[in-house]
Amino acid sequence: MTRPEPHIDVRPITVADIPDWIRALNTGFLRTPDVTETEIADRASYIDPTRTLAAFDTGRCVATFRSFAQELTAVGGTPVPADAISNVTVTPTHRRRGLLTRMMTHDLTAAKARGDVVATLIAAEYPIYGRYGFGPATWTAQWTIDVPRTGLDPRWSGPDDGGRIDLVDPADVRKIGPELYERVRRAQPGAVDRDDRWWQVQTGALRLDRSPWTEPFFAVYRSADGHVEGLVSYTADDHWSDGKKQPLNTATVNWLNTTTPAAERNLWRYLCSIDWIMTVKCGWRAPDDLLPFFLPDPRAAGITSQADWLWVRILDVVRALEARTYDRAGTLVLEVVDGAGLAGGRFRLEAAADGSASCTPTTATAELTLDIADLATLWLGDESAVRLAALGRVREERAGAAVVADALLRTSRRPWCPDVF
Ligand SMILES: CC(=O)SCCNC(=O)CCNC(=O)[C@H](O)C(C)(C)COP(=O)(O)OP(=O)(O)OC[C@H]1O[C@@H](n2cnc3c(N)ncnc32)[C@H](O)[C@@H]1OP(=O)(O)O
Repeated sequence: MTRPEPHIDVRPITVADIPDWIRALNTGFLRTPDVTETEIADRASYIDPTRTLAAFDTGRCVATFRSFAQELTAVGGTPVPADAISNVTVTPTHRRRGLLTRMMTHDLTAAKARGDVVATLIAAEYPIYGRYGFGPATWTAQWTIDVPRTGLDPRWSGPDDGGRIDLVDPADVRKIGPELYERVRRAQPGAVDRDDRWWQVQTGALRLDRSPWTEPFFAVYRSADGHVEGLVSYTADDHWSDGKKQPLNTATVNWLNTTTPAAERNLWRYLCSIDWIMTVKCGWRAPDDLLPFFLPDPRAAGITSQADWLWVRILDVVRALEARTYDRAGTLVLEVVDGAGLAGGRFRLEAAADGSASCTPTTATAELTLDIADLATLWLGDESAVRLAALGRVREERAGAAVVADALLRTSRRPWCPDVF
């Protein structure tokens, strides 16, 4: 049960606190708590102490929390400023005393004051963040491909559409990857930006103590006119049946990012064509990924996991709803309930035929009442208001309002966040 403990100091850290903060972070994530000089130098190079929170009890760091500036792509491709939250831990001796609530309140209040449109995070466990106004806004799925079952022609030796696939080295990935991914994420609702450090870690230019570096293979797909349209990072194991009779190797995709279905099809085809590879593990994909349907027998790709992924907390309803596009014209009056008092109110959403919308505070009668967390779940277009009404999570004040909400908010493809942060 939560009890107030004013003697526990919750505050932004100073540079001198970084080693203690890392030790508490490791403890909260059940990693060995030891802290190396390399880790201190690495963390100090990118964390912003003013946005890195900690709780201290009699001088010992017992909770951690960090946020950073991020861009999240809204439906239609406009990036909105997001308060990305990560590294949330409370030491087991201090759990359920309200420390997360204190750190979250501090951070969300600052994000609202800064003008961020949303806050984002990847939730370790489902029950943690709904109480703070976060709703699951994108989902993810993992497939495992049984290569011999795919029905693909084993004689394939490369793209048959004029494009080509080449293996490239880490330095090449640092050159072509960031520009490719900028195009990917701007076309993908739910995607977030990647910084330079992300590419350095993924290509071994920056090596972390806790994740020993194994160089993956990188393959790039270029279209017939020479444009880079896709890049995949994957590893392979070395596994054979008894007596070396048959190779049973598995290729594991770290990430595969493409700007066209042709690149997507050819890179999956390539992975399924590598001699010795009998299984392809596809990594974290969109829940409606095209992957199974690139295979003559889609049943060769079995879903091995499916889960909520990016959680969103709307901090500014007007800017969030005006940032995205709409497939049809329509009007809806929403009563948005926000227990934390950060973003609630009654709003009139008016979508125009050109895809733009205006959202204005109103005193008109509400047609749909919903919590700020459920608005986040609907905002990126993934969930259905009709389904949430059936679950009792949104309330129709006018019959049929949930159907109107679906017509306005739902999208033909599901949103997807390719990254974890
Ligand atoms: C974005 C990320 O970094 S995700 C990583 C999150 N971190 C972890 O999972 C590491 C292990 N867990 C922890 O460190 C902690 O348990 C935390 C951070 C999840 C929660 O911290 P606490 O300080 O215990 O949370 P706090 O006391 O503020 O709890 C607030 C409320 O949430 C509830 N709650 C907190 N964590 C959980 C949970 N894992 N499951 C269910 N309910 C929870 C509490 O019971 C409390 O409910 P109440 O208001 O009805 O009393």
